[in-house]
Amino acid sequence: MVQKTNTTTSSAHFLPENTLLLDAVGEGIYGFDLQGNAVFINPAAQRMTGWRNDELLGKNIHNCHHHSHADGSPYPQESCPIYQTLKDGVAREVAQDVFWRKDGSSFPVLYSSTPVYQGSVMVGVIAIFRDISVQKQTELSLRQALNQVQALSEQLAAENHELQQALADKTGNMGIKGSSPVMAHLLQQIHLVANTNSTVLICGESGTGKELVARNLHQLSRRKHKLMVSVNCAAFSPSLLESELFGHEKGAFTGANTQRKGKFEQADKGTLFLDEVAELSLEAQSKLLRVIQEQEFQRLGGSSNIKIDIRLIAASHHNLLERVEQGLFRMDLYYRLNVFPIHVPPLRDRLEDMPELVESMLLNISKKLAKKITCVSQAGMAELKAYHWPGNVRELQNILEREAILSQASELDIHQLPFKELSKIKPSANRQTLAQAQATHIRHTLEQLNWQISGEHGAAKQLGLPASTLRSKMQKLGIVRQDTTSRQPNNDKNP
Ligand SMILES: Nc1ncnc2c1ncn2[C@@H]1O[C@H](COP(=O)(O)OP(=O)(O)OP(=O)(O)O)[C@@H](O)[C@H]1O
Repeated sequence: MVQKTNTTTSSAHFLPENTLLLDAVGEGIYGFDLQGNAVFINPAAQRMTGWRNDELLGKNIHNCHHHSHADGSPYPQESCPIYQTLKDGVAREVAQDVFWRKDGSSFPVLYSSTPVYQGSVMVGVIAIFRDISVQKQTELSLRQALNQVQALSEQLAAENHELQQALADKTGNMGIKGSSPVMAHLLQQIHLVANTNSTVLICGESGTGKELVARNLHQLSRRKHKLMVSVNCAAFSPSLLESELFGHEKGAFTGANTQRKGKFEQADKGTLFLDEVAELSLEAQSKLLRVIQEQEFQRLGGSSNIKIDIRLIAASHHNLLERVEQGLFRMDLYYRLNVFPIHVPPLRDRLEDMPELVESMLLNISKKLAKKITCVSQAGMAELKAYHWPGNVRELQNILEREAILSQASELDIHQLPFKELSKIKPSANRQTLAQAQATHIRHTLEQLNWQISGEHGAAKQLGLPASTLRSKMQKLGIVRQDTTSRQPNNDKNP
């Protein structure tokens, strides 16, 4: 905005005769003539910069108060907004800049440069500036506080989960029940490996207690005072999972409004539990492998390496070796995870644990429902022992709770076992589907890599298989390249 004034003084002919007002204001004021020499400096400006009037008046002062940017890089006069106003008569306001004091220190300023006119003739420029150190400091503290609040809220959320689990422990929910030989062996393995840093791979059908085993491993380890952070790999799409595991920097992708720590960072010094690890995409598997090997990673959109110290526990209800053979899981990752394998047996293989499990569960269920249910009838127990338990211990819990809700007596009868029919389905019923899935996946990978099998960019490497295994798999699954007749045979292409 252009300001016009008709007044002059002896030193600065465009300033008002009475400069008392300018002397009294809290903002610093510089007046410049058309040559860019300082013709007026008020006391506030002298206080802020430490330069005295007699040192600056009549001189070009850019090199005194405006010689460098905040980062120390040179600030040529031609790009200075005040001097640009002198040239083009356009008023400017600048919010991100610094002025330099005589003692070599600097302070953040908010300033404006305004041309001054006498009639229609421009006669100089007035620069008005304010030291905004306090504002900047407040802004910085606020931003730091916000970051802290965010980090704390993430930590609290994770700790809340841990506390809930610990509470469940106290009420007996989380203790491993069962004294059958297979369970005794399982407990022995847990005690053997818990206090090491070795990676543990827990396999077993759904609902057998894999997460419970993982919690016990953590609780019995030296890391028990730190977090055990769980990630269900099946619950996220591949791209979301990466951000979940590795975190992201602000602006890494649309919607990433703040920096966020991933599960790896949250689990630092503690335990990271990767549940349903077989569900990781091949890409995520490669990244995970790299983190396990290097014990460091980068947040999405970040460039600095973050070092971590975690104990890794992975779990899957799939036979991971079978997944490797199907080309769905990287063999090298499998060996990295399978340092100490623990197999959690299905409930039907340890039916002798049934009374102990039932007793402990009824205790919890009674508390939860505020009922007094002490045991299961003899006939009920016989029913429970005769059932196939496709859903394992989780299913037992659910059935007991449902029966307890329906029961009025202290002794529980078992009236209906759901999924009884399902239990007769042989686990091999889906084999054909798996083979198809395997074939589709291998074909897709080959097509993506132009049917190159071996070498750095070959499908075998991507699938985590030796090239010879991939070739025999392709033969077994009848995977052939459709357009081979029109091409020259290539040893490294489809045989
Ligand atoms: N031996 C056991 N003693 C007492 N409770 C058990 C036992 N095994 C499992 N449970 C209980 O059964 C439920 C299911 O266990 P958990 O979630 O650990 O199974 P999971 O194998 O991880 O299941 P999924 O593969 O579906 O994730 C939990 O409430 C757990 O506390």
